[in-house]
Amino acid sequence: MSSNKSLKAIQSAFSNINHITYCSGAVSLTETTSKLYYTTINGSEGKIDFSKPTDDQLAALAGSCQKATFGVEKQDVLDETYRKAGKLDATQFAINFSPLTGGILDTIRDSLLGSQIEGNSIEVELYKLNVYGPGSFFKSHVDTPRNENMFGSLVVVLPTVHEGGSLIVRHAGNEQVFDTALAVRSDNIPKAAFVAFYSDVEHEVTLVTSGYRVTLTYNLYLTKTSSKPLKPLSMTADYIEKLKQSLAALLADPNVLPNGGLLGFSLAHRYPIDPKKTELSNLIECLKGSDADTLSICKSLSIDVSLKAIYYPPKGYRTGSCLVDQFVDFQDCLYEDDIVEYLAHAYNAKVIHHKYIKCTPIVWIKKPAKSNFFKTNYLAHGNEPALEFTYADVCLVANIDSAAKRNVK
Ligand SMILES: O=C(O)CCC(=O)C(=O)O
Ligand SMILES: [Fe+2]
Repeated sequence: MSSNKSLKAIQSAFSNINHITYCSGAVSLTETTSKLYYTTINGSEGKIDFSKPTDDQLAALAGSCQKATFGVEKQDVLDETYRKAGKLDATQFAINFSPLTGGILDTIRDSLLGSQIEGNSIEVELYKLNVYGPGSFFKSHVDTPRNENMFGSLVVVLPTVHEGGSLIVRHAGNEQVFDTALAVRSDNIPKAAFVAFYSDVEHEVTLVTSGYRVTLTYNLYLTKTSSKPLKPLSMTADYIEKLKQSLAALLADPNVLPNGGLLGFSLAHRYPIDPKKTELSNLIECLKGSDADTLSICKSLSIDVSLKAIYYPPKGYRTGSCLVDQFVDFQDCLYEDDIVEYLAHAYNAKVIHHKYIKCTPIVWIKKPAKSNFFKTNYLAHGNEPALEFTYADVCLVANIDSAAKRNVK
């Protein structure tokens, strides 16, 4: 390709980048997050439950609002031909809803921040509550940045029955219309809709033709985390490097797990585990401190690592232990006596200790310390049915290839 052609190609590639400038979604409200408390016009306390707001309650909220202004060159201007809406400042209301609800902040981080988040964190500032009654609107504008760290705005539309009031966002010739009235419509669980966009995105609220549209607005800031970047969590970078090197050296030794096997790391922290509800695969996202560091050290060496439940049979039964990818509900355990045998068959458990079953070799880098020990009951089928307990712990387990596959001799 000539250099001219390759320049054209790269220019075209750059002009075709699909810039993401906003993200949106809906989240369910709960009994806790749906209640708003506010100061009424006469100074008393008002309350609305957004799981079932009545027209009278919404009219009272609208009646307690001041007229919303907007910024023109550092001045707050009231002009109802440009913006017609009511507002409450953040000091005049309280709501348990937060952008952490339903992972809104995670969506913003993933969609709008990407690599900038390294060493930074998102700060969210509740800014205003706005009520758009019939005849209200907000013409096209960009939000006034509060400081240089502000990267965007978040609008949350609370569930009320209304028509109109769509939010239109425009950027670089692209336009997207969010029918937020439709997004909050729900027959059962009340839903709030959200739209977050970069500060340079022009947006407007179309005319509300009936009902009350109630929104919370937030300013989004990117702030340098004062201490070290989020990772590593518990150790110095030098120490992490040392661990990495020693782990690599271990695996470079052909005598270590020559035919492949497992490396085990018991957890340093406790985690809230309900074996009936907790998904082991989700728990990996919540690892704290050195547990998270251990995970990232393994990953950086391309070691396949995951959390496993390690099950031990009850005392007095055959000894043994095995590793399972999930927490087990022993409802249909039909095996007599031997939990390990049952788990190997029914859950494809890796047996690591047993008198009769072939075991997968495991090298414990940190021995099981019962840091997340719990017990689960099951109905044992012995001579007489009896309620027994099996014991379990959680640990990080890495799959290690054979020495030949690791290319070490
Ligand atoms: O309510 C909305 O959807 C957007 C409101 C808005 O743009 C603002 O308050 O600056
Ligand atoms: Fe705005």
